Amino acid sequence: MAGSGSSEFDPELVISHKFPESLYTYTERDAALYALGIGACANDAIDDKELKYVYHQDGQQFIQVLPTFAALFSLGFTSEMEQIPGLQYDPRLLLHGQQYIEIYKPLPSHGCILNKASIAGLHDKGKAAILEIEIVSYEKESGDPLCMNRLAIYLRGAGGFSKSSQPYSYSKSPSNQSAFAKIPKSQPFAVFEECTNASQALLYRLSGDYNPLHSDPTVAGIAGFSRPILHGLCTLGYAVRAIIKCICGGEQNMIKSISGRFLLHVYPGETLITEMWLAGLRVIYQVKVKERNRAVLSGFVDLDRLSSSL
Ligand SMILES: CCCCCCC[C@@H](O)CC(=O)SCCNC(=O)CCNC(=O)[C@H](O)C(C)(C)COP(=O)(O)OP(=O)(O)OC[C@H]1O[C@@H](n2cnc3c(N)ncnc32)[C@H](O)[C@@H]1OP(=O)(O)O
Repeated sequence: MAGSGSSEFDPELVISHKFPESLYTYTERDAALYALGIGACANDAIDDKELKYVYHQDGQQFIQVLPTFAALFSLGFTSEMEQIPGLQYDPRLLLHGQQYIEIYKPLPSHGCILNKASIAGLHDKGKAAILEIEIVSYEKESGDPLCMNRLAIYLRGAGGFSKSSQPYSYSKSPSNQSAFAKIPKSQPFAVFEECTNASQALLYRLSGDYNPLHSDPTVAGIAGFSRPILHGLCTLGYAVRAIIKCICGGEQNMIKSISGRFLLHVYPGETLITEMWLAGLRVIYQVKVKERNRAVLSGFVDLDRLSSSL
């Protein structure tokens, strides 16, 4: 069990926790490695909409950064979670539940980022606890806000801590940022199919999420899976890349916010089908695994304008 202090789950202690500010530094190499990790250029090494994420003829400082790269700024908090007083959970049973990202400014090709994090929610679901963490990231030098991440972490086996008959639920998030998106009954506006590689999680983990659930067969077995599973943020990266390709005409900076709920695990090597519906400036999307015909991720992406190519 992870958690410090007493061995009792204490929700009030959890939500009053204050994280220290932290720095996250990245280079063009990290941005390019991340792009490869979420499948950019995997099928076409000279893809005219994606080569810019990994190479620029005038030098690496000119490469473009995918908006979902912003999610990596939150990864350092995995180890911080183990220090939260009053939080009791088994790290091997942790799953990524949801991710919400707001982008305030295009991400630079390299940077030093100052992260300010807080507990944004805590819910007792009986069989599980859901912990929400919000991280606002600033460019250290200018002080400009760059992005915000809010993640929901699903802690299997950690629920049942409520002291009253009402299940404990605390949230400071506005409800319009919920990852829930009603999937339209109509035909999708666009569909994009892509195969992940059998070694996808082994490549993606080099972007900083070294959770052994994605690489170690024994750990994956303890967590209830037949083999290591793909990182949720890798699947999200595939989905948003599909939206940039099919709806944004390859222009990644049209994306203002991204929301996603992980519905089911993905095994590396499976084929992802991203279905997209346009509703004004909102793209509602759903990702299915072709081999099992199961929805694994759904959510929405808000754009600041529509592409002239539509
Ligand atoms: C600090 C930095 C941390 C970094 C974190 C990232 C670390 C990574 O290394 C870890 C990963 O990437 S794990 C891989 C990605 N995630 C997954 O594969 C999970 C997929 N989802 C599932 O398996 C199930 O939905 C499952 C198991 C999540 C839920 O299924 P069920 O148990 O069947 O739940 P259900 O009975 O349907 O619902 C119970 C209550 O929980 C809410 N809920 C369900 N799914 C949720 C989800 N994905 N996110 C948030 N909340 C969720 C339901 O709404 C329900 O609540 P209520 O009863 O109030 O409606």
